[in-house]
Amino acid sequence: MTAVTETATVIDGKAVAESVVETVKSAAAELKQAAGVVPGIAVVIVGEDPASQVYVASKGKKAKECGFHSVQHTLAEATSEADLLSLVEDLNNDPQIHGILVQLPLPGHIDDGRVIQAIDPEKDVDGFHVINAGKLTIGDMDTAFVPCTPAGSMLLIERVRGKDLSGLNAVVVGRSNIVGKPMASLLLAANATVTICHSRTPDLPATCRNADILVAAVGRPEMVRGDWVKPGATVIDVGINRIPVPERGEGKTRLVGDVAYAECAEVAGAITPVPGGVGPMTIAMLMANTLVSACRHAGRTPPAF
Ligand SMILES: NC(=O)C1=CN([C@@H]2O[C@H](COP(=O)(O)OP(=O)(O)OC[C@H]3O[C@@H](n4cnc5c(N)ncnc54)[C@H](OP(=O)(O)O)[C@@H]3O)[C@@H](O)[C@H]2O)C=CC1
Ligand SMILES: Nc1nc(=O)c2c([nH]1)NC[C@@H]1CN(c3ccc(C(=O)N[C@@H](CCC(=O)O)C(=O)O)cc3)C=[N+]21
Repeated sequence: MTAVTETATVIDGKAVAESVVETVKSAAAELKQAAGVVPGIAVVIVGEDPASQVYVASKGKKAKECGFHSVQHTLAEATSEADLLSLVEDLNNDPQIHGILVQLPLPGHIDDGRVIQAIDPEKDVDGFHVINAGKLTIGDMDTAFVPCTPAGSMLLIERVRGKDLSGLNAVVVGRSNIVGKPMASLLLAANATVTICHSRTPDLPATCRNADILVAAVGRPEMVRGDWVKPGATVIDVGINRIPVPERGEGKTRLVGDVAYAECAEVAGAITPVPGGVGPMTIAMLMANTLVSACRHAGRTPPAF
């Protein structure tokens, strides 16, 4: 008898992200032609964290590809909170800017929360402002900005499971305001039965084994093991962890998710890889949110994603 190893469908986040970007590009061109409006995005980065610089650069590149007006503000690590708040205020008042993103984490002497709440909610394309978090929670998606990573993860889930998740158990590991909580709200809005896990959850493996849809957003390399996964489950790996690979040489690193990919792919029905899964979707949804913002400011109906 031969052992049969089932292997999950690999969800190609890069390809789905490209199709989102194509929609953004053509809608941006149309908006410019019909209303003379060019979507504008401002990305603010404080300090010199190399990983943050890579993300910020790829956001700028993608924005240009979409035909957006794109500006980057790079501030010194020692910038005061007051100076950052005053830049945010300027961007709030700049009619050419429809989306503002302040790259997180900020240096320790700056209060992340205060800066995020200073962004005009109508330009908060990250969806982190309490107004947008509140709108998502009460289900007012038409005027909210939904955080990019959960929004992108939902589009990937939709490709596998469709828009209506009635009858399915979804488990989200992680309860952050930027990923875990909004992810749970979106799954709930799509009629899944949702469980949110965190560092105090007593039996994480057993809870995960109930999941038809399992979302890992923990920040712990390869924490979710193969025997935590229900056969046939859809596994969405949000984690981005750079781990050292000493055998490849000093200082060499590799990107891994929060899911032990090879093991889980043998059990899951569908799984996102890292890289090439949720990461590219995050950037694509940032473009989508910026376009939506520009459409709203111009009084026009944005496309659906
Ligand atoms: N692909 C993308 O575009 C993005 C990827 N990320 C990545 O996603 C991951 C999560 O990010 P983020 O939400 O910001 O992280 P946070 O550190 O803010 O939150 C992590 C969550 O995981 C929980 N947690 C930590 N350890 C355990 C454990 N041992 N068992 C169960 N739960 C645990 C924490 O629980 P508690 O609340 O109890 O402390 C917390 O709720 C990171 O790897 C990050 O790099 C983030 C944003 C975008
Ligand atoms: N205000 C704010 N908004 C954010 O959305 C935000 C943030 N701050 N701080 C940091 C996290 C992280 N994040 C990622 C975006 C893209 C990839 C991405 O494109 N990843 C590629 C690989 C990139 C690589 O090779 O390093 C992939 O997974 O295929 C990853 C992570 C956005 N974040």
